[in-house]
Amino acid sequence: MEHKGTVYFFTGLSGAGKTTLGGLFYQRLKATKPNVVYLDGDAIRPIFGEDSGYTQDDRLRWAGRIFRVCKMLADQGIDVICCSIAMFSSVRRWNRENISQYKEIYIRVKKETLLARNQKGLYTAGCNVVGVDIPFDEPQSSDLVVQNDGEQTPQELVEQIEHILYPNIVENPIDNRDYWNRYYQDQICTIEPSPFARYVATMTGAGGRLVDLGCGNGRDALFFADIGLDVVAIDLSDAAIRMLQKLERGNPHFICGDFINESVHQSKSYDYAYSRFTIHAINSKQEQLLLRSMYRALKPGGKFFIEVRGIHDPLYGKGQQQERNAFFYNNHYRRFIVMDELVAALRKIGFRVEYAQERTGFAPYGNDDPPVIRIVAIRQEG
Ligand SMILES: Nc1ncnc2c1ncn2[C@@H]1O[C@H](COP(=O)(O)OS(=O)(=O)O)[C@@H](OP(=O)(O)O)[C@H]1O
Ligand SMILES: Nc1ncnc2c1ncn2[C@@H]1O[C@H](COP(=O)(O)OP(=O)(O)O)[C@@H](O)[C@H]1O
Repeated sequence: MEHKGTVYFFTGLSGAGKTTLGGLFYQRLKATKPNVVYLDGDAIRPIFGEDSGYTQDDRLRWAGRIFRVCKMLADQGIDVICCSIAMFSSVRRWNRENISQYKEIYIRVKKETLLARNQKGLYTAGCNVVGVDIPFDEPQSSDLVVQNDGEQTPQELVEQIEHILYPNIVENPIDNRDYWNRYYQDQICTIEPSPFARYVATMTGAGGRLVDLGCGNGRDALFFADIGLDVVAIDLSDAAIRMLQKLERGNPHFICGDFINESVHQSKSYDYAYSRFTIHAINSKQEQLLLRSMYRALKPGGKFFIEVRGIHDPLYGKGQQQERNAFFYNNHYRRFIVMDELVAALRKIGFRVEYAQERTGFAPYGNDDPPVIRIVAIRQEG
């Protein structure tokens, strides 16, 4: 089925903060995907001509028009942020019934706040003002209600909105064990190492201890062992690890377990950590835990090598959305990474980022050559 976009409707009275919060939400979403459109009542009305006024009937007619545009865009896979008063229950009902992915965010404010803001003078000198001489149906079943009297900054509120819209981000760690067990049960050792492993080998030399985070069929772990590194290779798939253990090689040391689990790694025990295509298989909370755990497990000066799918990957947006930038597609979870955000997260934890690039040519596979992210980060002293 064709992927449909989501319509995010920021509703609230004039001065509630629709433009402020909706605009910031848009900027953050736009930084992660190209196909996002922002429609603000203020800005879009003049574009459609001056025939829509502000009486109750005018507003109803106008809302019917603008939400049909939203639906049309969403049906073409485009996410739409629409900031408009449109405080009619009939409009909200139409939206729910006709827009398949619809999120309604009600920006609520106290009357005193509106009067204090009153930046357009509507509440003192206006006529046909919703909430003054035009009654409104206050939303009763929005996906979320944001109280915006200025106690919290727009940035804080937008981060809360993102977390509420995408609850899996914190609550449910991703467990792909079944998927990978099925994936690995028939096909194990591809002999060839990945291009990323060969690239990493130019920076390790022989000697030193490397942890392979999510070793899968073991192709890269075996390669690293063959070039003289002492390798610990961890994967959640017992099917894969059982097969690899049958090779009866002392090196790599294959472990079936969750590489996020801090207790699997001893403090300051690795010279290198290697994560190829595994950070996009975990959610953002798990990513945080992993980065912290690698900071702890690497020796000062140790290198963290990461290759991961980014938001410019053509698979982005396919399937059912789970959380920000994450989708279930073909029974498989992928969270596409924003390179600048991962770089910032590494820096915050105490890594120096020596190299970060997102481009094609890093991980060609058959006829596919998606842009992917490569990062080399150095664990700083401390
Ligand atoms: N009575 C009156 N007179 C003149 N201008 C007015 C009036 N009411 C609203 N506005 C302006 O219109 C903006 C709201 O337009 P919307 O399309 O979002 O409103 S509605 O859905 O039709 O109710 C609104 O923008 P916001 O303040 O951002 O809500 C105002 O700029
Ligand atoms: N959380 C906030 N903190 C401080 N000021 C805010 C906040 N949210 C909105 N404002 C201010 O309130 C005013 C109205 O916000 P705006 O986004 O234009 O509302 P709307 O689009 O709903 O009419 C603006 O001057 C804006 O800067």
